Amino acid sequence: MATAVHPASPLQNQKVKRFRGPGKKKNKKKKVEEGSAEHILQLDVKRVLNGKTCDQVPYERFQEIEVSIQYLSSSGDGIGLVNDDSYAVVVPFTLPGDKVHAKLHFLTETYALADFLDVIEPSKERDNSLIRCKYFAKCGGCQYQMLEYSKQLEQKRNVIIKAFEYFSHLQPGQLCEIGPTESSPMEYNYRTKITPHFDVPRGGIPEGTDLVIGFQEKGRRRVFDIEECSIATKCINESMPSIFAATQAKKSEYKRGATILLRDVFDENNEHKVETDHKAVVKEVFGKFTFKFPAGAFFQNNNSILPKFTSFVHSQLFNSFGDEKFEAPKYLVDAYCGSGLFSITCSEGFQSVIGVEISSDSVAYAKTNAEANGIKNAEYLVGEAEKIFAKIETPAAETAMIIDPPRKGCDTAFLDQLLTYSPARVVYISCNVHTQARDISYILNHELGKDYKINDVRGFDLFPQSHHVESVLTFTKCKNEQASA
Ligand SMILES: C[S@@+](CC[C@H](N)C(=O)[O-])C[C@H]1O[C@@H](n2cnc3c(N)ncnc32)[C@H](O)[C@@H]1O
Repeated sequence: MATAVHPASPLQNQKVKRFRGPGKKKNKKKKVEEGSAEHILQLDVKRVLNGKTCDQVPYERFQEIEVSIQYLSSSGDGIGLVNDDSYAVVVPFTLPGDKVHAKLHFLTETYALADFLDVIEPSKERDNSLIRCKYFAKCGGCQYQMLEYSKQLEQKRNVIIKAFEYFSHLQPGQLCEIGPTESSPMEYNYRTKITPHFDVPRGGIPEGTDLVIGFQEKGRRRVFDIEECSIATKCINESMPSIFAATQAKKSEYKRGATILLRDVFDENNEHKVETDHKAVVKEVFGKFTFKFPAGAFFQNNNSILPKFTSFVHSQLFNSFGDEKFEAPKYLVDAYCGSGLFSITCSEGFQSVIGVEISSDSVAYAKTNAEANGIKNAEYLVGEAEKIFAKIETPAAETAMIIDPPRKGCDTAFLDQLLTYSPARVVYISCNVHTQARDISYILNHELGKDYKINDVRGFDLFPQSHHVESVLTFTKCKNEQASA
């Protein structure tokens, strides 16, 4: 199916000009995907330049400069303004208040990307003693380790605020205050799935050399070796040496690079073990719930926050938000249901639950997971999310909906049908707050969506130490007089 176009998008088909420095190849133009990291960085740069421009790019590629960092981008990189505040320099692993050495490696008309070299004067927010990973600033992930955890949560709230500024065209009063970001019980060793990889040069691995197994180096196309990962679970770290050794033992068999799956799961005695076979059926347990799914399939990767996260979503479905006329919904629809995480953990209190999911494998697991968790009122169907509307028989005024799409958000076919059906309450969960903000803007600014009101928006920190944030947004169809009040 063709990707639907969102009229609300502020930067569709934006092109970026690359400057490789004088005398180099002619500038290439590249289409920037909406909501991508590059797109968000362009919006961040535009925001901090505040209308200022420069006639000429003030630096050359590979130049080393000193720069004072003033802002933090939504992807967690520091931004400093130079050339009379008319040009931005983006330096990873830095914080506002840091003065650093940086080496420029990619220049555009408005900003340069730089490698972080060293700190000249540290920000008062920087506490390097907090850094636990020995690959910090080499690995591309976990760039907030030098920032105290409560400040990481504040920064994630700022990312949500900016996402609504960039992507939603809401009138004052249409958006509520963004709530505090909910913390993860585990700040390290929480991640239940990692996927290190290796490359194989043409012609295979040379005699006497080993595979380099690990993660991609920040700003480079090469992989570096890892012996541990500070955010991965203890069990994954304990298993890593033997799993990597087994891969090295058959290195001559690899004709091309590959990714290794390490997923921390529960065995039949509910002890942790690591699964590497994508197709193996694995078990995840939290609170009173048990889920089974293929090890390579999507499942939320931070087990420690799942009880808090799923019970929050459940409570949002029934929250009156102080409205005395609010009537609790009786029916639940879970669009993009995966292997049933929300339809199962949130089923209590509903007469019936229906889930839809594009992957037939996931639907098969959602059905068995519902049964295994004693859920008798759930049914599931395979198909694109909009297919659910032809199947729903429950009255819209008594139906609540959970939406949890992939990073690209919902397409307009789905949003249009949601607007036509018009459920009483929607909880929209997203790992990309930018596409979430765009979608909610589409709904609230649509003729059929004018009676919806946003009740609550807040982040959940499923990814401590990294810039990522999961956003949960609740909106409700109000009686006319309430919506317009
Ligand atoms: C972010 S995951 C959420 C899954 C589930 N809610 C969970 O938390 O485990 C998004 C899910 O949407 C499914 N999906 C992607 N595009 C879809 C579409 N057009 N219609 C229905 N499901 C889709 C994916 O297969 C994936 O399972």
